[in-house]
Amino acid sequence: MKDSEVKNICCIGAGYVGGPTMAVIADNCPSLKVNVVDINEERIKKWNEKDFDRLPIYEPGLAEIIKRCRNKNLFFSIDIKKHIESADMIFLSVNTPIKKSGLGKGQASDLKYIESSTREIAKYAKGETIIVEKSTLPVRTAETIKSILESNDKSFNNQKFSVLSNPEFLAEGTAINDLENPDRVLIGGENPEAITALEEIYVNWVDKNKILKTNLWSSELSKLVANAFLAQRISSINSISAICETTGADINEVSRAIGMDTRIGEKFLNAGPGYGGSCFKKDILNLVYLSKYYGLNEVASYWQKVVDLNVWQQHRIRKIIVKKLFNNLTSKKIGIMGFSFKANTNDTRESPAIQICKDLIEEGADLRIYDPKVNKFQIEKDLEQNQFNDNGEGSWTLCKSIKDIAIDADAIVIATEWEEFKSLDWSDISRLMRSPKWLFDTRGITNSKDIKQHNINYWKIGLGDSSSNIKFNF
Ligand SMILES: NC(=O)c1ccc[n+]([C@@H]2O[C@H](COP(=O)([O-])OP(=O)(O)OC[C@H]3O[C@@H](n4cnc5c(N)ncnc54)[C@H](O)[C@@H]3O)[C@@H](O)[C@H]2O)c1
Ligand SMILES: O=c1ccn([C@@H]2O[C@H](COP(=O)(O)OP(=O)(O)O[C@H]3O[C@H](CO)[C@@H](O)[C@H](O)[C@H]3O)[C@@H](O)[C@H]2O)c(=O)[nH]1
Repeated sequence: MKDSEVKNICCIGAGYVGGPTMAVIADNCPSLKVNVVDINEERIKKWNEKDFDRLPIYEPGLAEIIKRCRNKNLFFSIDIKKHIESADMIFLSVNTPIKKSGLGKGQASDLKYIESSTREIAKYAKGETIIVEKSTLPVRTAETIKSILESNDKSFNNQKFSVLSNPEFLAEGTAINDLENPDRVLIGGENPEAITALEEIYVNWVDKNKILKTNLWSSELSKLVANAFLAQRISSINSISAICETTGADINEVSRAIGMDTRIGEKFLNAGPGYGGSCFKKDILNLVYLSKYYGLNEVASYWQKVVDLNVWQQHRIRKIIVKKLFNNLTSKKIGIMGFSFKANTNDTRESPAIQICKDLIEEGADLRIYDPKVNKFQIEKDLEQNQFNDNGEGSWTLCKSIKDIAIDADAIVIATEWEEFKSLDWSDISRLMRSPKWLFDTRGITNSKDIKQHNINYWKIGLGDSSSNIKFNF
C-alpha cells in the first residue's frame, strides 16, 4: 500500500455489483477516491449520464447516491491502466458466467474475465496493492490470481500483492439497503494488515461485530453455499406448490405455517415460476462441478436436483397455460405483466418470464408485454426475435401500460411481482378483455375472490381447490 493507508480504490467491472457497491463505499467514505473502470465503453457512458433515469442499472436509492458522489469521490472511466496504477486496493467485480464450451461446459465458471483483469493488474500495478475478490468464484481461485500476479519479476514496479476474498451478498432490487445494512461482511485472507485495511473501510458504516474473518477458501466457498441454500429453499417450496395444486392445499398457508417455526424461518418461502437472476443457477452448477471434480458424486447429484426442479417448475407453468386455453394459443392475445427476474430491477438475466414468453410464442400466441423498467432492446435480445414479427406465428409487442396489454386479451400472466401489480382494479381490466378470460398468477400476489368476482377464470401458483372431491386411497 502507498503510505500504509488506503486512499485510492479501483474497481474493475462496472456492473450490477461493481456500480452499487462502489457507490455505497464512496458515499460512506468521503476521504476515499473510488474509480470504477470497465472495458464496456457504452456502460461507462451510461454511468456518466446527466439524466439519472438513464443510468445502466435500476436499483431503488442508487440514483440518489450517484447524484451525491459522482465526480466528487466516485468516478466511472475506461482508463483501466491509469486507475490500476494509482490504486492501493483493487476490487475485482467482473462477471463469472458459466462456461459455454470446453472442459466443464455448462457447469464450470468461466474465469476468462478474472484472468484478463488480473493480467492487467500484473501489468500496471505499482508498489503495495491489495486485491479483493468481489466476484463469486470457485474455491481456490485466489491461488490462480496469486500465481498470475507473482509471475512478474519481483522488482517490477516494486510490486507487492495481498489477495483477499470479500464476496458480495447483495440481492438485486434491494442492493442499496443490503449494502448499507448487510447481515454480515465476509473477509477471507492470510495477510492481517490487508484484512485490517479492508475492515477499516467497512467500519465506516458497518458494525464491527458483523465483520466475519475466515481463511480464503472458507470465504470463497461460503458464497457458493449461501446461494445454494437459498435456491434450495425455493426449489423445496416450488415442489410443494405442485402438491398444493393437486390436493386442495394453499401454498401461502403452508409457507406461513412452516415459516413460523423459528428453526425454518419465514423468508424465501414464496412459491413462483422458478428462480431467475444471474447467480443461483450458475453458482449451484459451479458447486456441482466442483463436487464432481473432487469425486463427490452424491454431493453433486444432491445439488443438481435443485436446478432440475427449477427447470421443471418453469415448464410446468407453460403446460398449465396451454391446457387451460383449450390447447390452442394460435393468434390468442396474452398479456404478460413483468419481464425482469424479480421486482425492482431492470435485470432480465435468467428471468423465468423469458422461458414463459418463448414457450407461448412457440405455441403461436400474440404477446403484449408490460414491465415498468425493462426496455424493448433487452426483450428483443432475450426473446431472440424482433417486435411485431407479423408472420402469422407467435409474436410480441412491448406496451406502455397495463391497460394496453389487457385490450382484447384472452389471458393475462403475472410473471414478476412488481408492487403495482398487487393492487390493480380488476373490474377495469376485465372489461377490456375477451371472454373467456383467464388470469395466471405465477407469483401468487393476487386474491382469488377479487379476481373471480370480475368474471375472470383464475389460476394461481400453489392454490388448490379446497372444495374438490379428490380422494387419496391409502
Ligand atoms: N448481480 C448480482 O446481484 C451479484 C451479487 C453478488 C455477487 N455477484 C457476482 O459478482 C460478479 C459480477 O456480477 P455482475 O452482476 O456485476 O456482472 P455484470 O455483467 O453486470 O458486470 C461485470 C462487468 O465487468 C466488466 N468486465 C469484464 N472483464 C473486464 C475487464 N477485463 N476489465 C474491465 N471490465 C471488465 C464487464 O464489461 C461488465 O460490465 C459475478 O461474479 C457475480 O456472480 C453478482
Ligand atoms: O421466496 C422467494 C425468493 C426469491 N425467489 C426468486 O429467486 C430469484 C432470486 O431472488 P433473490 O435472491 O432475491 O435475488 P438475487 O439478486 O438473485 O440475489 C441472490 O443472488 C445474489 C448473487 O450471488 C446474492 O448476492 C444474493 O444474496 C442472493 O439472494 C428471483 O427470481 C426471485 O423471484 C422466489 O421465487 N421465491
